[in-house]
Amino acid sequence: MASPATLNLGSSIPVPSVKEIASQPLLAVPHRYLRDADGDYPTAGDSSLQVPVLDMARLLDPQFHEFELQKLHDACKNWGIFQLTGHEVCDESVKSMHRKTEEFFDLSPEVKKLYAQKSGSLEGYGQAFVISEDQKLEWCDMIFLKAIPVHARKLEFWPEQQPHQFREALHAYSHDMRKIASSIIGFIAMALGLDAKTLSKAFEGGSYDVRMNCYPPCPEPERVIGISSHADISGITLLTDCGDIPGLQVLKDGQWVFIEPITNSIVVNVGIIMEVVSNGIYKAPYHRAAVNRKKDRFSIVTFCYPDGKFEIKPSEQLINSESVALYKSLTYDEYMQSFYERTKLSDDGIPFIDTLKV
Ligand SMILES: O=C(O)CCC(=O)C(=O)O
Ligand SMILES: [Fe+2]
Repeated sequence: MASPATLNLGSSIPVPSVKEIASQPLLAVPHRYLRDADGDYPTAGDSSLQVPVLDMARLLDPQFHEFELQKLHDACKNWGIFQLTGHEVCDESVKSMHRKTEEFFDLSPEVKKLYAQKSGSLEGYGQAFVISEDQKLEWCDMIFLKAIPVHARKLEFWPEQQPHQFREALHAYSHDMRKIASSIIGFIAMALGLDAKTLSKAFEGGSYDVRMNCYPPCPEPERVIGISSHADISGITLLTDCGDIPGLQVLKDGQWVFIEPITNSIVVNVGIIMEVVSNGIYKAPYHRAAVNRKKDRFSIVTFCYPDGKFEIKPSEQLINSESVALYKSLTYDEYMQSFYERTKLSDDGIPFIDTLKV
């Protein structure tokens, strides 16, 4: 069977760069971006709700550990997303990756196209999952790169001379994200009553895919969407905002809530793999990105996966006579294949998580 690194994970039809569209004087937003008809456009969020904030330093401190772990459990159960402060990731490595991301999207269209997605691969510069010429488009340019394991890298898609030292920055950044992911996964395991070491190890040896997003300003932000509502298929996802412009929204009890960027924090969200492992106790939340009228917003999203031997199934420790397994057991490859097979088809309206139910 193909290793996770060599699986063909879908492809995307090339579409115009949103940054190029937005750089011209725009009288109206092109039709393919307007969301008025399908309702997937950013209505005002509920400002009274606030995404939980967790402090890594307190999770590590014996004095506060129990309290913070309970907070983590509640956050994963009730929200599926939280902001993480007090982590030990080097501020300089994150800032450097933020600079390189902005510099990349600021390059000329000709240079960026050197790294454009190719047929049969999702990696590279472009947009994800455009499968038909009349599909609605997202107000977002992105570059998607597999960063860890190192042997899975397709360097042809990695910007080389410009931005200067982009590759070094992404190498350091992805390793920092791996460190945080395996540590936070250990705490998530503890909060669920599972073996922290086993899960941490699975993520230490796992895959890390990085997606850098650029959301250019839009003259009619309320009629477009940066990224449509979705749940991530990862184990967990780590997002850093390159500035202080809000854009990420999460669906909480039927309301879209903005996540206000906190300097030096990392947004952590539960992915579908951990929803399955937790047997549905934790939820992979629906989220999306709104865009704004004034400024480019940039985000860096790291999708964290366990190693290829990890079985994607409800943890046996959570199954007993009162709590039956809600999801099937799949190998890592079967799980990835079943997701990417679905992206090639037109949307049947069935959430991916529902296809995994027993
Ligand atoms: O940029 C954001 O705020 C959201 C990005 C996201 O959800 C994704 O890339 O999966
Ligand atoms: Fe996402």
